[in-house]
Amino acid sequence: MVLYLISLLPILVATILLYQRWWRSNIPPGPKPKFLIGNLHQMKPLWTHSFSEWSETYGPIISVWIGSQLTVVVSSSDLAKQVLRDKDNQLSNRHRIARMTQTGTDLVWSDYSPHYVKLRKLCTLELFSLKSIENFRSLREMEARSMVVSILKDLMSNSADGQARKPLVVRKYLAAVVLNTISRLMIGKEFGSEEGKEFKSIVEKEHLLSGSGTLLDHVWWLKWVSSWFISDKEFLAHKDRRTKWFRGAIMVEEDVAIEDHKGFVRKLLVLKEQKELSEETVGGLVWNMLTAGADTTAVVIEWAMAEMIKCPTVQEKAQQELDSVVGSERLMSESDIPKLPYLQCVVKEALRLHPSTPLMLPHKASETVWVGGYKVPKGATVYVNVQAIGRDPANWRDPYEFRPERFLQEETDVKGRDFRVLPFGSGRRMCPAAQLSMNLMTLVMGNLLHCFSWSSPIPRERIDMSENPGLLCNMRTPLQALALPRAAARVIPLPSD
Ligand code: HEM
Repeated sequence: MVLYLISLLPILVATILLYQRWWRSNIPPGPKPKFLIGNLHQMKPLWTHSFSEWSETYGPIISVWIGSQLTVVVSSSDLAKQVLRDKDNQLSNRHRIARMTQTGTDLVWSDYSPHYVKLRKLCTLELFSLKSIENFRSLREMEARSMVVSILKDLMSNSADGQARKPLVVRKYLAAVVLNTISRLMIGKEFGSEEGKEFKSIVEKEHLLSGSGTLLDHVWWLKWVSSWFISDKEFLAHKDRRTKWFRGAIMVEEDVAIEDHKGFVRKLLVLKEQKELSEETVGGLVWNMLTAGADTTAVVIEWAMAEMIKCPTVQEKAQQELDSVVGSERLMSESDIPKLPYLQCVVKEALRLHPSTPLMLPHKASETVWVGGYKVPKGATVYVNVQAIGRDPANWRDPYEFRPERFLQEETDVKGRDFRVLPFGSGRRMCPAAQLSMNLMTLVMGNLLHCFSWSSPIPRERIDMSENPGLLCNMRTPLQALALPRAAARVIPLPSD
């Protein structure tokens, strides 16, 4: 028997080798991988930069081996169309990168499945429909006003006459306005300061837990090493902490939550039985919205503000438009947006040049498909390099210039229909909150520009425009700016305290 099995061994090995050969044949070209580590040793901290450089050599569809994982990256609008529209049936699963996302019972990290479709429908109907967006309009306007008040307060405490003396860290106000808006949307209230602090600390820890294992998580034969650094016990403790925060900040006691909270969570709790949603799923959805929504939106506004400080003519043009449409007797509201075409172009231009997630989120092939004449085998990870597409000279003249005017000349959709600019992705996994975040970004940016003139405390050309590595494309150095109140800011009575 043993001899029989041993004699079968070469056949087995040969079959595996042939299968591997077949699996790797016709895959897109790319840099030569090394045994076991793939191309990891050649990757720059900013993966998008490595991908763009390799695309120049090998073409707009490349294979990169991240450890043992085949990753296909596309960097042209034609190929993005194939991935996100023509073949999205087979390319809509998620490659789950971090240990925190492994169960995939939430919306962001779930594979495309009946469970996913149920969650997506629920979110679209209850949270992101035009009717829901309109229902929550006054809430966003209240938060934008609070942001202006908070900037004025800080200016007052910086100097006796409320004029710009000390630079402000712009990110602080953006993070607050966006998180407060989304938490009100989700749980019907802003987080208390302790809840907010705990939330931020949990998110930071989560980045650490998922980020510190990045390399190790990609190399299967090294995965066990990552448990030296981050034990399963530590992961479980973190999960418990998240659940505890979730229960304390959001669920309180279920009955109280159902009675008092007017946000999405209340609806989820009401629908929990009917839709067969586990507590893990409800928690996952809330977590998805808070984490997928807050930073992504704030990041784009911070880049836009940096670009406008570097390019004061754009800032002045937007301010002139705001003054002539809104005047200086009231703050800008969302109903002004259709009459502010230039401001809308500023938002689009920021999304083109600085999409918050330059590689979107990783997709995964549920079957073997052909893209651009190459094979994308089942199980391969697929990234669409939307940053490279938004900066592609084949699509855009002077792509690195921040020039909102380019969008005045032709009506361009940035919500998934025009494949030259895909900040929210496209197709079935596209960001469900694209319209909501467009409204929020335009409102916040409009109020910042209407109420203040922004300048740099250092020479403009020295503003650090480099990017932080990671899934989310933050400014590496948080933007610091001087804010000078404009006439519109007088609408708000200056705080006495
Ligand atoms: C400027 C703001 C935003 C940008 C640029 C953005 C961009 C994206 C992108 C590129 C994806 C992945 C698409 C794909 O993998 O094909 C995504 C997914 C997602 N976004 Fe956004 N997003 C923004 C704001 C928001 C907000 C405000 C929320 C929620 C309140 C949100 C919730 C989500 C969710 C739940 C997903 C997962 C969808 C799925 O997997 O089906 N996003 N977003």
